[in-house]
Amino acid sequence: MALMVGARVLARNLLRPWSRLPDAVPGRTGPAAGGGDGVRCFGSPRVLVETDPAKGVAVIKLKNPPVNSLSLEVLTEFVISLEKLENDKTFRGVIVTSDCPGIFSAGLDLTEMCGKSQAHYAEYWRAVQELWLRLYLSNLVVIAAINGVSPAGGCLISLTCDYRVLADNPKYSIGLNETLLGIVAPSWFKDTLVNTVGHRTAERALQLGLLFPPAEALRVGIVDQVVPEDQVHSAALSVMARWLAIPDHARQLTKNLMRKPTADRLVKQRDADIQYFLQFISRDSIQKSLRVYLDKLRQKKG
Ligand SMILES: CC/C=C\C/C=C\CCCC/C=C/C(=O)SCCNC(=O)CCNC(=O)[C@H](O)C(C)(C)COP(=O)(O)OP(=O)(O)OC[C@H]1O[C@@H](n2cnc3c(N)ncnc32)[C@H](O)[C@@H]1OP(=O)(O)O
Repeated sequence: MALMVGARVLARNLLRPWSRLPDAVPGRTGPAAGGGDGVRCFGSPRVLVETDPAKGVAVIKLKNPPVNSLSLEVLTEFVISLEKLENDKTFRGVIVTSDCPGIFSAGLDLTEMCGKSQAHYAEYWRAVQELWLRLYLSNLVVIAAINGVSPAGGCLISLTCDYRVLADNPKYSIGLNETLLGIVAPSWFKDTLVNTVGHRTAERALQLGLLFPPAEALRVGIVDQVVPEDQVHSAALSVMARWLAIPDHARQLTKNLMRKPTADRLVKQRDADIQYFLQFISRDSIQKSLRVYLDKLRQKKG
């Protein structure tokens, strides 16, 4: 039942005409992400989309302060924005970045996984799955311009992209640090990392919950390029131009060849994966770990 409610909510959101989204900011024009006139903006307050139709490129900026945590709303709005871009043949590429200074994304929203109902957990996890599937199999060239720290789910978002550019700032570490929270990165998080850095590096990184600073991130291959902070966006645009020089059909079929087997593993057992998540996240010991971790984050200030 819970799963059906979750699916219905997501389906309703996905099918809702864009212009009727409660938070939509349609047709606003703004300064060009890549320079030049004709840039149009749409999206929602938490997921801004700047489009440059002449270049065929869009920029998705996550804006969920203070830390760009991936709440249910962010996940849903992100999927809707992606779908809109995928369905508009004007666009061939998208850059994913952050509008929160110093933070790409703090990952999954811990408050969505702590002290909530089973129905809520199921709805949330289906939304996490949906975003991963959409990003991982996107026909668009997807480039991450990582302009801040990027733990766990934040790292996962960038791992689904075709290429990762990271700003060279020692504070901007990246990795799947779930074990440090006393939780476990699910198998498809693990697969995404293995497909990027190889088995041994992934195993070590996952067990130790490693967060790599830029130079090390580049060395292990969890990012493809490290550039000075003020050049992240221009570097992402240059990389985009190179990837867009390849004929779409050939690149897309090749991407599909590389990624579909991994995605299919989740698609075939989506409901079982949700049930597994429900069992895991509802355990007293896991809820306790999450509460302790959240309390530590909150007390940091005091
Ligand atoms: C099939 C499945 C089977 C098994 C697996 C089952 C289960 C689970 C797997 C789930 C996978 C999980 C993935 C995740 O992404 S978990 C999230 C991991 N994220 C982190 O560890 C990052 C935590 N945050 C930080 O380290 C810092 O906040 C950060 C990002 C470095 C920024 O630091 P700073 O600028 O100093 O900001 P603060 O720490 O003061 O934070 C401000 C404010 O935000 C709150 N907050 C931070 N991170 C999160 C978060 N991820 N979710 C929710 N809220 C967050 C923090 O508590 C502060 O709140 P306050 O109320 O005090 O303002």
